[in-house]
Amino acid sequence: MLVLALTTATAVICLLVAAALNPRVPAIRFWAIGLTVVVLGALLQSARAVIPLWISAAVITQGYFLLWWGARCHRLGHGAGGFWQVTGALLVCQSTVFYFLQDSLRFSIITHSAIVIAVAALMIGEVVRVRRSQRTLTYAWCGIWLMHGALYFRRLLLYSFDPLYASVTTFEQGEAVEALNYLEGIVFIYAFTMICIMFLLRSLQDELKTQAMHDPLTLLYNRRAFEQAARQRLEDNRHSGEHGVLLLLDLDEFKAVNDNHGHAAGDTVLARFAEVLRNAAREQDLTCRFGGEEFLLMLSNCDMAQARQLAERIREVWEQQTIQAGEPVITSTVSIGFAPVPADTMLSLHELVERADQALYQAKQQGRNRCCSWPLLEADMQH
Ligand SMILES: Nc1nc2c(ncn2[C@@H]2O[C@H](COP(=O)(O)OP(=O)(O)OP(=O)(O)O)[C@@H](O)[C@H]2O)c(=O)[nH]1
Repeated sequence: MLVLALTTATAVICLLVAAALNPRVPAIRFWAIGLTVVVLGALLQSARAVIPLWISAAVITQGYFLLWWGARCHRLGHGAGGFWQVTGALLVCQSTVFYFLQDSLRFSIITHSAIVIAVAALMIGEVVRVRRSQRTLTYAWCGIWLMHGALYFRRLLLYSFDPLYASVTTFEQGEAVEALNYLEGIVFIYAFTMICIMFLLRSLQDELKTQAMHDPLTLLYNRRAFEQAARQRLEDNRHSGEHGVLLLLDLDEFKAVNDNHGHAAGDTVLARFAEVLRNAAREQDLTCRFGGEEFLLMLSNCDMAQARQLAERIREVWEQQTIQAGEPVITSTVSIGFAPVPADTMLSLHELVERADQALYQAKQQGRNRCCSWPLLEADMQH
């Protein structure tokens, strides 16, 4: 018991400190609070002479719920909505159930065990669905929850069918034969805390990586990340034989937007354009803020006719946008130059961008708010 108490206290302190140091990671907060609530429930349970068992059972179950909510946040990568509604409903339901079951200690234990088994299944279900999870950590997580669920399943079976347990009337009678559960409790809490902290480190690492790869204003790839991804794409296209198209997009007279409406309004315009670009791109396309008010879009598996259609669509959608960033509303236009990226091209990314830039220059020369391709078409020249 003493070892279990010490392990639990250390685990709770570790998780609470980790949660306090990382307030932007909701999962660790729920895990820390959840484990604290479970421990609080266990303490209430040990004071059962004065505190009814149905209260401690409800508190422990609520703690498990918080642990599950943490796993949910971990899967989503951010906080999950509806927390207070679910908490309230659950608190009322479980308090009612345990209150009516308090006359039967055996059924309270069976119900509690069934809840823990369900939570174990939910915990596993959440983490195996994390898209960018680390395999070793996922296996470890599933392992400890399987072990925990299995122990409670054993407990559920014992109290349901074993005459020795079926006849218990006081908690002490059952407790005396639950040494295995205490032992597992020590291993479980220790391993659970370690894995939670490793998940936390992992998500911080992912956040740093995302920050290093993306432009903070538009959340598109920054130049460095784009160049890396685009070079890989050129390599892939060479093997798969897929053709692509590179678009260079530049907002027109953007300096005037800044001069007339202020730099903050200019930022809003850039962020909105990035949204338009993101909506136009497919999942396999690469979008990037190339610098200032210049953007790149690398289309995969696409010919020049399709690229022109897409470029025209982006241009038209953007032209019709009205951006509310103070008074009056802002409208803007974009010029687009695009160049083919043949599967067998021996050109470097830099040279391909150069071609798209020549087409963009042509679009600017022609009066802006238009799309031009490389090599320059007669139609573009006459516009
Ligand atoms: N608000 C804001 N402005 C930026 C940012 N980065 C670059 N700019 C501004 O973008 C403007 C680009 O101006 P220019 O290169 O002269 O181009 P332009 O006015 O768009 O003219 P054309 O490209 O010829 O149509 C400059 O005034 C920069 O200060 C940014 O992150 N936020």
